[in-house]
Amino acid sequence: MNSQQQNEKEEKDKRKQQHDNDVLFIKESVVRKLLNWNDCVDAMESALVAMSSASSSLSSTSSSSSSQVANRDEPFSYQTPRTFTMAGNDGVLLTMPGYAANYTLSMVTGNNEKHSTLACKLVTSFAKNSQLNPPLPTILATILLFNSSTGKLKAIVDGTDITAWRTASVSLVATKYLHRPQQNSILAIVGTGTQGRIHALAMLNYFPNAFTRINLWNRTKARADCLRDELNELFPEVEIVVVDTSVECVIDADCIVTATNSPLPLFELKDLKEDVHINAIGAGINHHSELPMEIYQFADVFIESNVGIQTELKGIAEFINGEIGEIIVGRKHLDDASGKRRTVFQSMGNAIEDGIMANLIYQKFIEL
Ligand SMILES: NC(=O)C1=CN([C@@H]2O[C@H](COP(=O)(O)OP(=O)(O)OC[C@H]3O[C@@H](n4cnc5c(N)ncnc54)[C@H](O)[C@@H]3O)[C@@H](O)[C@H]2O)C=CC1
Ligand SMILES: O=C([O-])C1=[NH+]CCC1
Repeated sequence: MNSQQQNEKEEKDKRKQQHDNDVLFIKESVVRKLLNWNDCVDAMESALVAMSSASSSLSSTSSSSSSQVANRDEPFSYQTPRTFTMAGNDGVLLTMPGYAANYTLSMVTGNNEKHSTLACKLVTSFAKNSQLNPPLPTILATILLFNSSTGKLKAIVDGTDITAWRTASVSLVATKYLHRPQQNSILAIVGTGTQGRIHALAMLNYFPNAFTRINLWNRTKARADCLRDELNELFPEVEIVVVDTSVECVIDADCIVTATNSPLPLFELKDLKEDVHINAIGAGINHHSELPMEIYQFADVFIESNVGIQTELKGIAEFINGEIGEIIVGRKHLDDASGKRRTVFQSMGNAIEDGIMANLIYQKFIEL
């Protein structure tokens, strides 16, 4: 290392020391600049692995001693089911605490340095926010990031864009492992709110040669028209079609994203291609209200984590084949012999994803 490099390193270490003493606030506009699909997908793949390690299920389902946890050097995580605090008739506050250890952010850091993260996301859902003038996002979030050795708060990170990007990134990982879109595929986006929009952008950016057409459906058609115009600008080579019904949207689709608050199923099993893949994102009356039970019954169904499913995915628990992380690490495989060629990724959203995303943003921010 020459003297200039030595000086730069000392400067950087000094800045890091300063950051350790302060509580940073990383605002929305800064978070937005630091997000990109490859880094987010890499981070979410690490999150899914950390949620599915054998140690994680041990530490999240029993009162295993902390020495048991401290001796491990593979990725693992600990999270409790999230809490829901109702705020009148229209709103709810969710608290999502989680700890992830020994995971890597190799895409971002370029090395295999191991990270540990202690964080808590606070997220509200107020369904009528979109009717305000000007409108606000329905889902608003803040992530508290702590020093995982001392418990001292080190950053408050705006979590609204993180929630959108991490949910879409987890769907990208799920789609990659459960389906792997082929060329000339058709994508259906059912519900073009925040999640539908970000999923469309995610899929087109991350699988650049797969989709030649996208069908868009939204209850209020004008919102689907807006997304069509945006996508036409960004991806002129892809045909973007706004359709009148949710059934029309999915009928010829190879890959589907459902992202609505619908309390009732939006289509039936008979409306689908045999080898379709569905990313089910929305949480109407519950996380599985957008799809009818028969789809869960006749598909391979994977989730992010078993934590919290006893309450949040109660109605479909018997149809769940496993966690995506189990497929990533090779502990589970898609069962070709089952005769089921449909796959469903039932998304729920997990604290570990938010904590790892907040750390990703923090690491990038302090390197600026
Ligand atoms: N799985 C996860 O990790 C996450 C899930 N969500 C859930 O995803 C859903 C969408 O969230 P955002 O896009 O942020 O909200 P948003 O308010 O931007 O969009 C809501 C969408 O639902 C549609 N919609 C509402 N009621 C409907 C009904 N009865 N029938 C058909 N469509 C209806 C609206 O037209 C709109 O397209 C929500 O249920 C939310 O709770 C949100 C964040 C993370
Ligand atoms: O994981 C998450 O942040 C959420 N899931 C449903 C509403 C917000």
